[in-house]
Amino acid sequence: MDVERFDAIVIGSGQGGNPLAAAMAEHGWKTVVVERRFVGGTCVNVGCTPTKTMVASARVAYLARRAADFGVENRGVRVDMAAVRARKDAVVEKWRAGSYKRLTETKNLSLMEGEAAFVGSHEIEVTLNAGGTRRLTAERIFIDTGVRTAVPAIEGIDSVEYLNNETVMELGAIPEHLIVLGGGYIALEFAQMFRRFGSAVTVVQKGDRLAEHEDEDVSLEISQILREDGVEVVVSAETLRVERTSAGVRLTVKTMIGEWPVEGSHLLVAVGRVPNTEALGLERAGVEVDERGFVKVDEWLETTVGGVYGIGDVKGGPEFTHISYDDYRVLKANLLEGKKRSTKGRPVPYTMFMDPELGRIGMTEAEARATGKKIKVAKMPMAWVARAYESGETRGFMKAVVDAETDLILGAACLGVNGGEVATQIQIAMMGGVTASELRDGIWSHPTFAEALNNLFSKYEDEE
Ligand SMILES: Cc1cc2nc3c(=O)[nH]c(=O)nc-3n(C[C@H](O)[C@H](O)[C@H](O)COP(=O)(O)OP(=O)(O)OC[C@H]3O[C@@H](n4cnc5c(N)ncnc54)[C@H](O)[C@@H]3O)c2cc1C
Ligand SMILES: NC(=O)c1ccc[n+]([C@@H]2O[C@H](COP(=O)([O-])OP(=O)(O)OC[C@H]3O[C@@H](n4cnc5c(N)ncnc54)[C@H](O)[C@@H]3O)[C@@H](O)[C@H]2O)c1
Repeated sequence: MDVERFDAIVIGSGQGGNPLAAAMAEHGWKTVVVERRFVGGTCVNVGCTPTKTMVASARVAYLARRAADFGVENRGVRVDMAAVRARKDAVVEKWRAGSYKRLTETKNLSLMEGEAAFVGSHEIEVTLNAGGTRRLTAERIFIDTGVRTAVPAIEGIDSVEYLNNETVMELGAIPEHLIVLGGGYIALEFAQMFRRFGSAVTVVQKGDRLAEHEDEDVSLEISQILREDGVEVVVSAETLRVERTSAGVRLTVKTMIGEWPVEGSHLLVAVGRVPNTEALGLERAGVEVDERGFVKVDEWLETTVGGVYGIGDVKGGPEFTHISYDDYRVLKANLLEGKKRSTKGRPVPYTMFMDPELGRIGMTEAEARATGKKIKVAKMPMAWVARAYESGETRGFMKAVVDAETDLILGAACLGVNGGEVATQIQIAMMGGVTASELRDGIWSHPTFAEALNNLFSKYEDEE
């Protein structure tokens, strides 16, 4: 079979791979992106873009139901799931078309639609979606194949038609009672969204609290908010069995009080993600994976094979679009600009888009305490934020951890309306070495949510 030669091959049209491919092509390298499904990858097609579009619909339903709180008359709210989906599809299509245009219209760049597998360290075979195969070789190959829903080994799980992050967004009607297995980002964003669309929702979380990587006070506030919204939250729940019933699905869960059934019409599985590495034939290339199948890379993103790199979620670690995008910047700097940029020590901000959202940067209080540093903790309820009060949205709190010796901010959690934006402002202060006292004394326009930073840093938890 003829082997076609490229300067660079990108496998998977993910969040880092697409801009990297374009940059390499613009640099004059003959580059190909191989994608087996949708260009734009998870984020654009079945992740960030569609979920945040649907979260926006859910928030409108929530506010519409609260119309009277604002002195506005509203004679009933009905969610039209078909219209919600159509809106979501239109937004996704717009982003996907943008990715497609860039991949197909950039000079030196081509898109090959099919599934790639290694046949040697620098050679791959593509099984084309349209039929047939092609062999490609390049000095540099980038693996950007992402992750997918992990299915837990629970008795009977395959006997029901469980939903995942993709299929739950394609439902034709609002589920009567959605059971959500898991207590992380995907579980919580969808749980609240479907509750607002009108479903009864039960979250069944194995860990002893929701969002278990956060500080305990953050987890408890999240549970409180979801419960207020009418979501049933069950924690420390081991699911022993899943069965099909005439009404849908039954889980047998074991908690402190014993074994009991949780019944619903639909089941969403959101218990973490597994890497898309099986189809890649990595063993034929000599690319090593860890015990969970994630591609092993060094701090410059190179795998165990020289010239073969891992980008984004497939290499494990924080699974966020902005991290995959930063992987692109690291590779661009090192391969095209003669620099030596590492992934070590980079900040990992993130926002969980339940409502109100949780914006996070840097260390949690627990992580900061574990360093042994002398720290101060600033915490303030959203009810003290003038703008939040005026907007009638006072749920949540802001919290920051400060180095008691240097006054530098080590981390923050902003669980409140616009929490992601306020956490980003704190991140910018951290990047610039701006101290907590400088934020306290800064002049911020009134009444913005960010103005709360004056008050947040005015008083610490252990101060009189
Ligand atoms: C429901 C949901 C909501 C999310 N929300 C957010 C959010 O709000 N903010 C955020 O930062 N992150 C969010 N994420 C995470 C974010 O989507 C991912 O971190 C991001 O998409 C990772 O990009 P990536 O570069 O790893 O590749 P991906 O975007 O995962 O793309 C990988 C691509 O590789 C293709 N592929 C796989 N194997 C092969 C093969 N053998 N041959 C050819 N092609 C292949 C796949 O079809 C896919 O298109 C969310 C994820 C989910 C599931
Ligand atoms: N807003 C965002 O940035 C965003 C949104 C969605 C997803 N993501 C990314 O996608 C990743 C995956 O999200 P996720 O929610 O699937 O995973 P996750 O790792 O965030 O959470 C998984 C949860 O499932 C629980 N769990 C594990 N096994 C279980 C079982 N058998 N029964 C019940 N619960 C169980 C865990 O205790 C944990 O709370 C996230 O880590 C994040 O990086 C980001």
